[in-house]
Amino acid sequence: MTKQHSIVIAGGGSTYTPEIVLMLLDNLDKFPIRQLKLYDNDSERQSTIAKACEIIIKEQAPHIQFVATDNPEIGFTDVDFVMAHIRVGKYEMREKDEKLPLKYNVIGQETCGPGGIAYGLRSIKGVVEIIDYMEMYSPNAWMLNYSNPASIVAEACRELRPESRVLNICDHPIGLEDRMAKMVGLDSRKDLTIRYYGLNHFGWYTDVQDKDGNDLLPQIKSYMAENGFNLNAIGKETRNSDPSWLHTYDMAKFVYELDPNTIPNTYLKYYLFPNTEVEIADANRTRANEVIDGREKRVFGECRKIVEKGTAKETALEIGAHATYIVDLACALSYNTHERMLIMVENNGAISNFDATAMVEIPCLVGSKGAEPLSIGSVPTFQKGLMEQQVAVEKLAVEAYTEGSKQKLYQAFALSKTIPSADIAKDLLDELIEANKDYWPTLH
Ligand SMILES: NC(=O)c1ccc[n+]([C@@H]2O[C@H](COP(=O)([O-])OP(=O)(O)OC[C@H]3O[C@@H](n4cnc5c(N)ncnc54)[C@H](O)[C@@H]3O)[C@@H](O)[C@H]2O)c1
Ligand SMILES: O=P(O)(O)OC[C@H]1O[C@H](O[C@H]2[C@H](O)[C@@H](O)[C@@H](O)O[C@@H]2CO)[C@H](O)[C@@H](O)[C@@H]1O
Ligand SMILES: [Mn+2]
Repeated sequence: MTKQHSIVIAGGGSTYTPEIVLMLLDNLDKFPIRQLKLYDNDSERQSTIAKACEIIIKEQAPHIQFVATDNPEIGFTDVDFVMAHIRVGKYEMREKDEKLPLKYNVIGQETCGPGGIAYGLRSIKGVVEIIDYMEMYSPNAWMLNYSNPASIVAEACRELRPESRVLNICDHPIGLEDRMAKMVGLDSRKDLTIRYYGLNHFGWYTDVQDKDGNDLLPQIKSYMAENGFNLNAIGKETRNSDPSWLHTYDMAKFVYELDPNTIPNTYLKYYLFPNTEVEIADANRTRANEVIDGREKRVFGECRKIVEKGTAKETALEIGAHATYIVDLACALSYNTHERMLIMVENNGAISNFDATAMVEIPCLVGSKGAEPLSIGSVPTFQKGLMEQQVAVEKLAVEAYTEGSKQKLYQAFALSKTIPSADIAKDLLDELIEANKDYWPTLH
């Protein structure tokens, strides 16, 4: 009989939980489930999502045992997969990550620059705690981790839990791949085979082919040169794209100009055009506010509606690309499919002229033993230079956390390409230490 899986979603109160639940329900034929649990350390936040998910599951798959808990033993016992997307400090702290740097004319961003480092030092403890719960209560399980900032979290996993069955992943490349597919008239990322390398939110596509092996890069490049990743020119921009994301897709055109041989990840704009990003930012209303007023209101509002009506039959909640990727990954692990997927793994020679201990985001074959990286070869000087600087920042941030070293965090800030000088790094660091005092380890 086909294996019936048991899953816990850690960070059950996340805005992404309903779409992952809907996606899992949509795939029961290929990925059967017997038990689905939500775990969160904020049971009040989780309860709104959990009550709605319970109704959705009762309507679509009543055989699935549903559990929502803030008790780690209940949450992590008897599971095959931990799907984790926690946000330590929630949107309240994201707002500070984004707004405090802007006071110094430095970019304020969830995963890049000083805001990303601040978030990293909050996330490490929460993510490691979840790994430990998994290993204590379900030692054979896999943790599929979306919790950000994924680059710093991945480095912390490598450093602190090197033997653990954790795969750190990001949904951004698949969103970009869907966009590239549309540029060439294909339906989805699944119609493409890609080569890509870099760090998380810091990488480049070097090859994009269709399933017959035709080279799609020339067509994608000429589209990128005019439009970046914005799909308005072909009438395919999604209705859900907020203005800030549209600006990001537009900016990709200028990032692309720096190396017209590759297609860049959009997050590189924060490192290559920090002045433009600071100029257009509104220090009183950042992306955190857009998300609080947008996705969070929408998802929690829909969940409340489901609970009031007692049915999810007419819900506006939808499955997104974010959910498809994590479910594909669970299938690859469970059924040993060797599907080719981008995963954050220890470099270990895959990029031949780059730090063997760096956590890089590269194509891997995923099977029941985990992720087997493909060989990338050597990367050009431009990318290598940027990656070496950025990986050093990420490693210093993790060392600052493990050693409680303010000095190393100061070095991480001063080294970040997003911070123009060490005196700014010092003042900003002091503000962030104060803002994060309930979350960071004590730094000496
Ligand atoms: N890797 C990626 O590409 C990717 C894509 C999208 C979202 N994300 C990440 O997913 C996470 C969730 O995003 P969101 O916008 O839905 O956030 P959210 O604030 O809506 O949800 C996060 C949940 O995590 C819970 N949480 C915080 N600390 C916890 C802990 N120690 N243990 C258990 N639960 C804890 C919170 O209570 C909250 O309910 C974030 O880290 C976000 O950056 C990553
Ligand atoms: O500002 P947010 O919270 O909306 O998004 C931040 C996240 O952005 C990326 O995820 C995108 C994804 O790339 C896109 O395809 C679509 O699914 O929307 C997601 C955001 O909602 C990024 O990969 C994440 O790491 C960020 O957390
Ligand atoms: Mn990401």
